[in-house]
Amino acid sequence: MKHFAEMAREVFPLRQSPLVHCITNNVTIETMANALLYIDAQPIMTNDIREFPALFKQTDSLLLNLGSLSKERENTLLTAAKMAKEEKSFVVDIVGATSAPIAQQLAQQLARQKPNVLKGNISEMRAFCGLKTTGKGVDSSSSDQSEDELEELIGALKQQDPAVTYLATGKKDVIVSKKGTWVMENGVEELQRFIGSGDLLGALIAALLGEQIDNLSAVIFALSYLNICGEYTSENLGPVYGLADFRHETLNQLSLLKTLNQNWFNQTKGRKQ
Ligand SMILES: Nc1ncnc2c1ncn2[C@@H]1O[C@H](COP(=O)(O)OP(=O)(O)O)[C@@H](O)[C@H]1O
Ligand SMILES: Cc1ncsc1CCOP(=O)(O)O
Ligand SMILES: [Mg+2]
Repeated sequence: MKHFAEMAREVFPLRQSPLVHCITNNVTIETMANALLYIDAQPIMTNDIREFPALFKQTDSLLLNLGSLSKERENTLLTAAKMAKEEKSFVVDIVGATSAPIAQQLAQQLARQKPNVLKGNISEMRAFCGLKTTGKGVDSSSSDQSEDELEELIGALKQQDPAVTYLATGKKDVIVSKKGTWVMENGVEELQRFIGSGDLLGALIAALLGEQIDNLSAVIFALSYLNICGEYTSENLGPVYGLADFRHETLNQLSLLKTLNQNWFNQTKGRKQ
C-alpha cells in the first residue's frame, strides 16, 4: 500500500472540480449529487439523450447506475455507454442485478462497452459472474461474504474482461484489476444501513476518474475515503446514535476529512493478495 499512501495526499482535496454526469436511480439521486459537491466535484444528473452531445463536451466522467430501472432509462444508459466507450471515463454500478433479471442482462451489455470500473455489492457482483447468491433486493447477504464465497468471487472476477476494474463491496471489499487483487477492510456496519452509500461510492469513483486518476487508484481512494468517513462518524457520535444521524454525519465527514486530516489514508486497512 506504500505507493497509494504516497499518492493519497495529492488526491484530496480535488484540484480540478471534475464535472460528473450521473444517470442514476430516483431513490438516491440527491444524496449522490450532494456527495459529489462535498468532495469538491460537480454533479449533473441528466437523463435526456438529446442533451448528451453538448453535455459530453463539458463533462469529465460518467456514472451509470442501474437502480430503479425503467425501459426508458435502460435506453438512456446504453446510449450513454456507447458514446462514452473509449472516449470518456465511466463507472457502471449494477444496482439490482441480484434481483432483477433485466438489470442483470443490462449489466452484461454495459460491461461489453468496457467501463473503467464496474461495481456492485458482493451479492450483485456474484450475480454478475453467474455465481449463486442469497442477496435480495438491492442489498447483499452476509452468507455471500464468507471467506470461501469471497475466494470464489475473486476467481470468477479474474475470468472477466481484464480491461475493466471490478469492485465488490461489503464487510470486506474485493477489487480485481489487471494490476492485481486487493481485499480492503475499512468501514462500519452502519454504512450498509443507509440507502445510497453504495451509490454515492460509485459517483466518488467517477469523480476521481474525472481527475485523471487511474482506475485502480480511483477505486482504492474513493472506497477508503468513504469507509474511513464512516469509521470517524461511528467513533465521534458517542455510544448510542440513530442511523439518520449516522448518515448525516458521514456525509459531513465527506466534506471535512480531506482538510482536517490529510493523513486519513494511514488508517486504510487492506492488502494485495
Ligand atoms: N458490514 C460492513 N462493514 C463495514 N463496511 C461496510 C459493510 N457493509 C458495507 N460496507 C461499506 O459500505 C459501503 C457501501 O457498500 P454496500 O452496502 O455493500 O453497497 P450497496 O449500498 O451498493 O449495497 C462500501 O464502502 C462498503 O465497504
Ligand atoms: C432502494 C433502491 N431501490 C432501487 S435503487 C435503490 C437505492 C439503492 O442504493 P444503494 O445501492 O446505494 O444501497
Ligand atoms: Mg445499500
